[in-house]
Amino acid sequence: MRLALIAHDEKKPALIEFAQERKADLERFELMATGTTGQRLIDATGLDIERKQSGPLGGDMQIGAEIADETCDGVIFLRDPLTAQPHEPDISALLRLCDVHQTPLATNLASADAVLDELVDQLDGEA
Ligand SMILES: O=C(CO)COP(=O)(O)O
Repeated sequence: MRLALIAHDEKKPALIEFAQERKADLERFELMATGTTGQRLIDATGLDIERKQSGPLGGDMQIGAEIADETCDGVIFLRDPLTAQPHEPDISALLRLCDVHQTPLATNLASADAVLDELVDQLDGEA
């Protein structure tokens, strides 16, 4: 099962803390991330993560393409709701594709735990 992890700059520390706390669960997934998020997570946790381009350079679009291909089973995307992003159209497109393809999506820490719990349950059901 493939899971995407993304965070805007202000939210990267929270995503790193989340990944540290939930490392044992996250290790069970094939992980992908936008470029800077991925590198920060790798440095902080040692998780094996496929890095796409940085978000502003097309990383959201690359993850969106995986969602469209249905090769991405869930997205945890800690967005910064208080800072304008130059690539807002890419972000909207990614979120829209999650809705089109019924891909579980968490955009804050509270729902990140819920989405990860559900995907772990699915993995356990498959095992
Ligand atoms: O901008 C992002 C998502 O929209 C995240 O990109 P980075 O992980 O490269 O910072």
